[in-house]
Amino acid sequence: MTTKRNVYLKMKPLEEARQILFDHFPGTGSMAAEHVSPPESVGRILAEPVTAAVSSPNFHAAAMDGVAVAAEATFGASESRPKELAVGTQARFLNTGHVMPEGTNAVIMIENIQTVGEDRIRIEAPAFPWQHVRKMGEDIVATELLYPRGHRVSPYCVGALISGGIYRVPVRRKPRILIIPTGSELVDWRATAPEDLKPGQVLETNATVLAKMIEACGGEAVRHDRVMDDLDLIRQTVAEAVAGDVDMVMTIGGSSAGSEDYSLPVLQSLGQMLVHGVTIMPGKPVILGDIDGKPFFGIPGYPVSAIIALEQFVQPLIKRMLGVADAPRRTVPVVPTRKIASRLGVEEFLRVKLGQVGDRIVATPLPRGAGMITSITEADGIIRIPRQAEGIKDSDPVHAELLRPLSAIEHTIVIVGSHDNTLDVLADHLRAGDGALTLSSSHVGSMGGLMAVKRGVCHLAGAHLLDTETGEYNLSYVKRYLPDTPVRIVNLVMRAQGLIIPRGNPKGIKGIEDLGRDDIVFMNRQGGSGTRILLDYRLGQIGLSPEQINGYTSEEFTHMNVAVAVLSGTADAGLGIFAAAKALDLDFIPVVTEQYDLIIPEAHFESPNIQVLLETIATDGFKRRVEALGGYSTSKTGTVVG
Ligand SMILES: Nc1nc2c(c(=O)[nH]1)N[C@H]1C(S)=C(S)[C@@H](COP(=O)(O)OP(=O)(O)OC[C@H]3O[C@@H](n4cnc5c(N)ncnc54)[C@H](O)[C@@H]3O)O[C@H]1N2
Ligand code: MOO
Repeated sequence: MTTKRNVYLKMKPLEEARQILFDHFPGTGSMAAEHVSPPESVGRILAEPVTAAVSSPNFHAAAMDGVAVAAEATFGASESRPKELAVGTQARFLNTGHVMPEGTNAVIMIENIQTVGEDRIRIEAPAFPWQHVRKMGEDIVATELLYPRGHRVSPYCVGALISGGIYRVPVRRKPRILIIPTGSELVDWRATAPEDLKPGQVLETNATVLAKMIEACGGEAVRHDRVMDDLDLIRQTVAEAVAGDVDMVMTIGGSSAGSEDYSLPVLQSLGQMLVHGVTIMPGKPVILGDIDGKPFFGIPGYPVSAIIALEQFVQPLIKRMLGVADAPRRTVPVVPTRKIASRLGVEEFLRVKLGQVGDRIVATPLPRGAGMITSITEADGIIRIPRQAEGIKDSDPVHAELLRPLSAIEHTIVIVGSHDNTLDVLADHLRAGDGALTLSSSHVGSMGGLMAVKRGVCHLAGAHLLDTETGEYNLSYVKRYLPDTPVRIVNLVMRAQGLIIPRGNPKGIKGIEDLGRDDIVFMNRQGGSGTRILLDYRLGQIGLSPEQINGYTSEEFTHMNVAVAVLSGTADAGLGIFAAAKALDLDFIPVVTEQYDLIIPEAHFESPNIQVLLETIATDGFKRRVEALGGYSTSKTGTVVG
């Protein structure tokens, strides 16, 4: 086994790396034609122009129910001088879609005729030639071009193809791509129950995600079983794959510099390396190569890195082989909710949540870890921070590529501030409601929420800021920090805050006083969070100083993350809400009941989306689900408290 580590010798900027790939494999529209039935052709790309074999309609057809006439025979008819026509010779009854009888060229609708006895009709207006007639070839004329080469067949197109007599549709063969997930830690979800997952094992996800993305852009994906981290095994698998009937081969994982990263040595022993390392993040260690004339990709293992590498290199190459344009995503100008630093020399694909607040679209950055699939599943857009920049300022005008349609973003309510589990219940109710609204919540603590209101980058904030002098919540903070922003304060819930501790309370913690014990490690919340203020208040009351608490300086940003720290053993206790303890089956020692409110700027209060939100929290259904979480009271929910 080799332990030699790879280094990225010459990292390439994205555009250069793409150009190297496309120049090396120029096969634009290179996939041969195959013939499939019209329904099977949906989503496929036409390999040749398609011309109609027959006309549609292929006869003159009545477009209405009524009588067919020769228009000339009706001229002169009027209300004052109606005309009578003989049924069978001058007027023939027929229905919509029937063949127009010989010698007729117009249809008079049934409601516009009167019958006179058995065999005559009366009309009070003339018909003009070809009135209510669908002429032969009106829709499609035999020999006319239905669709040019390179056209993607839509479900609608099937109608035109069949009507035009095209029963065998020439489409480009789909490029076949073999996906080989590598990594001894990977396990197949189909063979592993979630509860049997052992530490160190990772559920294989990338091959399935990438296969679906390949299918979505017109390729065919074949998913290989995962291959262990073994150079010879991976080399043999790739060599066999390349010799088989696939058009491209990709490995996932093992693309970077680890001692068991074998994608590069495999490529070097079997073919030619074109690029190793691209100055993008995520996706940096991507490998592009050629084995026996077939494209080879070493896709990085982190889920978001894998997705970005696929979108930037594999999908565009597939589209080229199919002869379709790689249309860029639509972009919109956005205002970042905060400044974001990034590394000079690397183009970052920053995933963001978007929401229309007033006349601007605001962009809230999501976590940046390439290992977090939720950082892209939660995203509405991507801001590409250029290589030459060290980040973006909150005032910088930037553009975001849209991952969701703008209409969905207009139906998004942006809430910033303290985290509370009832926001998940609210999000679910809002989405299921008639307005199908999305609740986009960013957890930056209560003070962060007030600041977001002040800067006009959210529709509302969630806060539970205790005034340690009056015992009141939020009111005094709003007065002090939002003197120029009129707001309304609406209660969302009353909730229990307390110590989240391991199940069974192994260290026998009784209350806040015990946080000063030497054998107890605490997990704190970030400064500015309501929970932190509450903790500091209680510590002051009992005369315990922060220095006496192990872990006072370790911070998490949500109640759930504090609970995770306790569950994982990182901490023995953390202050948080009951719902977070219950969700992870931990124990809980109540400390205080506090008020969690929504701070809503007047400017948004009357907006339809906020009104729907307020109606939603007032429903019994919402309140019942919140109470069921435990640790909550909805006695004041929906009440305007300030
Ligand atoms: N010393 C350095 N270490 C790393 C560098 C570097 O420059 N120097 N680059 C980092 C970057 S950036 C990335 S991205 C990752 C990707 O590296 P690999 O392609 O070698 O990926 P692995 O180490 O095999 O896996 C990373 C991670 O992803 C999980 N994984 C892998 N395959 C799958 C799959 N099919 N489904 C789900 N999850 C998968 C794997 O278990 C690991 O947790 O390297 C950094 N390191
Ligand atoms: O490509 Mo890595 O994704 O920069 O984390």
